[in-house]
Amino acid sequence: MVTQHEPTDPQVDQQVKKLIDRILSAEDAKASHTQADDEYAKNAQALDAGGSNYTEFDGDQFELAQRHALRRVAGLSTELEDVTEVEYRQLRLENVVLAGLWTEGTVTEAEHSLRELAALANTAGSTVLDGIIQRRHAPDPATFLGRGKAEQLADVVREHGADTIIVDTELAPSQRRGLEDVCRVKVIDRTALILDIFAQHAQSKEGKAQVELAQLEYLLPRLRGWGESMSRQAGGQAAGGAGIGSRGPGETKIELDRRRIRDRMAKLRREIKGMKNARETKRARRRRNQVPSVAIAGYTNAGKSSILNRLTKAGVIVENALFATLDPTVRSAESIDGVAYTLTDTVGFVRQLPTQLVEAFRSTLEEVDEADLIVHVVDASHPEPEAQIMAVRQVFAETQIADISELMVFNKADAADPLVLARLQRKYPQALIVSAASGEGFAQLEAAIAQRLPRPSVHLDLLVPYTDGDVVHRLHSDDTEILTETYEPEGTAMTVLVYPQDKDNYLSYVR
Ligand SMILES: Nc1nc2c(ncn2[C@@H]2O[C@H](COP(=O)(O)OP(=O)(O)OP(=O)(O)O)[C@@H](O)[C@H]2O)c(=O)[nH]1
Ligand SMILES: [Mg+2]
Repeated sequence: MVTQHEPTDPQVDQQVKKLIDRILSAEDAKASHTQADDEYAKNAQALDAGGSNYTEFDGDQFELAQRHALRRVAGLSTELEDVTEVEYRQLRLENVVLAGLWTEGTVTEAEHSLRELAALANTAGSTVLDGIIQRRHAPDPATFLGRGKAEQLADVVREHGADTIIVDTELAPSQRRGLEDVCRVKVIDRTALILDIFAQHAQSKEGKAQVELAQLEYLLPRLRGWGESMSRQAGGQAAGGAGIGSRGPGETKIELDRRRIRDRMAKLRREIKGMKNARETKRARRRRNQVPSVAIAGYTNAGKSSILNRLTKAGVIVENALFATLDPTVRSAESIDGVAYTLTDTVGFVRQLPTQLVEAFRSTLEEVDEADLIVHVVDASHPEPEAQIMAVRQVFAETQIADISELMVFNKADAADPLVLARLQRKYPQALIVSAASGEGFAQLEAAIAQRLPRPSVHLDLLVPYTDGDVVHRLHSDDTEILTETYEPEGTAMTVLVYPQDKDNYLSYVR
């Protein structure tokens, strides 16, 4: 009883073929506007130029034969010499072929998903050689792609001499093994890829610890799998020997590694908790000082850091890469009417964020959580800005962030299609259109921020004796608005607006 998932409809097949052609066609990609697309096209072009030209030279044959062998994931062996190193980081993704399933939605959505995967792969430092999408109702439980398509994928991998397949989803350990068995190269899933990017980019101690924890969490249930592929490889030479005897020590080894990993995870958790407290204290200090805060949030690569830089002239890293920013950065800024506030740059959002990373992400969300205003940056030059808005809003909805006032900003107006801009403007009439590149729309953006910053709202009528000059001095700070100030025989008479939290400091001077 064989269940046939793959639709046999030749039209669908044709459509998929066309889609793949389109993804790989240089012409098409040249016309597209994102740089990631260009990158992808470049790789595809390189592929067209000679990806499958093998020479008669014998040496190549040997190399080819080697390539056909299943490569072990460097650093993923169960023999972790030192788990503190998280060798998983050293995963070298070089020449990769992408594979995705088109299970729902339109063909364009499936295509964009694969393009995003290509951009992620580029960010991780690999060269994308090819991409394959299969139309299928559900992933194959054994090999992710259907058996037939998996074999086709193996051919593609062989033709290009790719060393890695990246799959556009999170694979079950058994699926990864199944696909590796068919294709004979290492298979990475989207989760591992994103974890790798985070590991490469994390800067702060807390960020690094969180990513390491996430990697170990990902690794732990997969340890057995790696152990098995290793013994399977050893089986080539020691075929007969891989019996009862060789099994015991292997199992013990895995158990041992598991325990070491668990210990390491516990240690990391303790450390992170400590660092969290430190961050908490810092934030509490900011809160006490009553500086209004604005958080810049949005999909990865939307231009959040560029906007922060333009607003504050801070030199925050801007890169055409996904997840250039991994640690929330706080800068001080001043509104056009002189109210001091803090501006926080945050980690970009991405669809299907690996669950292991949600905790790491939470530190960013905490910063957003406490903000008085969220500037939600959207890349208007992206092919699907609405989908990105939805992905971000979904995260907002799942947290308390939903209640915070949100200022939607469409960035990259210089590069966006005017028709798309018009459509977005119609759908989001309150939103602003800006360009961090040209500065267009920034006057309006600064005005909108100033207008939405919380203001001191408690009206006080004070008489401060001349002996308490420091109080007058304090009232002249950024946190207070002074309406009138006159000098009377008993002291300075002031009518002021203060933040509610500051009121108690001045109650003894109220007349
Ligand atoms: N054409 C154009 N490009 C822009 C604009 N703003 C940003 N970019 C580019 O978009 C890319 C991403 O910018 P970043 O500011 O790093 O984006 P981000 O949202 O901070 O990205 P992550 O931190 O990676 O999530 C960079 O290549 C920028 O140069 C803009 O207004 N117009
Ligand atoms: Mg950034």
